[in-house]
Amino acid sequence: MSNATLPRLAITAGEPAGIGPELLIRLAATPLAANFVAIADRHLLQRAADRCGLPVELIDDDSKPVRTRRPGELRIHHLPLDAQEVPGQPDPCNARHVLATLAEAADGCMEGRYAAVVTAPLQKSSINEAGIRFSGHTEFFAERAHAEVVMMLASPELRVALATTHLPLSAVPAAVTRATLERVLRIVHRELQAKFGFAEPRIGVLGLNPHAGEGGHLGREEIDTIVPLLDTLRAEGMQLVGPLPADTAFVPAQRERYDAVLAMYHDQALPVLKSEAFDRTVNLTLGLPFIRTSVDHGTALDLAGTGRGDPSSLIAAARMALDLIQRARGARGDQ
Ligand SMILES: NC(=O)C1=CN([C@@H]2O[C@H](COP(=O)(O)OP(=O)(O)OC[C@H]3O[C@@H](n4cnc5c(N)ncnc54)[C@H](O)[C@@H]3O)[C@@H](O)[C@H]2O)C=CC1
Ligand SMILES: NCC(=O)COP(=O)(O)O
Repeated sequence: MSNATLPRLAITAGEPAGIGPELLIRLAATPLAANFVAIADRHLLQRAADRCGLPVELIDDDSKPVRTRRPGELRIHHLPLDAQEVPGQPDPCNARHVLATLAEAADGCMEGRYAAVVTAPLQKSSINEAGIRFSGHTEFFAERAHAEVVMMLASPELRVALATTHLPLSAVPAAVTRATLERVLRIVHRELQAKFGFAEPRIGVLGLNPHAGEGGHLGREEIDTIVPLLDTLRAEGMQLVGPLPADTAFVPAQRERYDAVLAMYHDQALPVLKSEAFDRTVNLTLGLPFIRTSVDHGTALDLAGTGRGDPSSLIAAARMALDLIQRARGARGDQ
């Protein structure tokens, strides 16, 4: 048996009334070699375990190194709910609790108390209904860490980064600026090297408009913004393919040309990933000073409380966090 300490993964439970707490219990039931530290309300997790019919051993986290973990064993950094959850019915009274779990996870990663954070889904609308402007974990962690970040969703077969994330479709064209695209492409390029091991990453860049603008007849963003930027970055040595028409960018022959795709907006590429690999896709944040992975789905309020939510994406997110920790340790020359 190895004498090494298990990596401490902070796991946030997300929306208390969603499927997150139940998925967290299912994650803890796996034999994955990690010290899972749930940042959540202890009683919420016990109720979730009861609903799933899974035995769980909740242990107060004392920050001590852990060398083995039995399936079902879960350490807890207890943060109390403000209102007891009703599955399927998010309560804005718990918005501050949810944000406190994210803050503890981010601060703990930056202070070296956790090796990474894995997040279960939260209900963005409920936080906004509490009067707190909130668009997602990605933006919250970026602000907390004072970092410029990019959202990427990755399955074993496809990686997709997003130039814009949580904004209305009507606001997308104005947000697709040269400065934004350059910042995003530089982060994606750097992180494909650091996190995925591509020495010279090839990035496929989607157009914004149908047929990538059809030579200017279906929109000018490609001609005015995207092509000149790609030319500049290619001159620096970046391998960039595109702008590609989004409707055919994901066919097998095109996929062979790139290691990741940059999509211009959320729904341009995520349906491709979710329809072919819903259970294997992980959301990760590029550019943070710590490792953050997450599920590819939302709170599934229709399933909350039934114990029937599929934990595959959360388990894949934990596995990816462990792989990224391993890679980072290797790069630093740690044992
Ligand atoms: N990482 C996060 O915190 C994310 C949060 N959300 C938030 O979740 C909330 C609900 O979003 P929706 O668009 O309704 O998407 P959703 O992913 O919650 O649900 C869409 C459909 O997929 C099903 N589904 C989702 N996850 C599942 C799982 N693990 N197992 C089985 N079925 C599953 C649901 O039952 C539902 O029928 C919103 O507030 C959204 O902002 C959405 C995506 C990611
Ligand atoms: N569709 C991805 C999503 O909504 C998750 O966003 P985030 O909360 O991880 O920023």
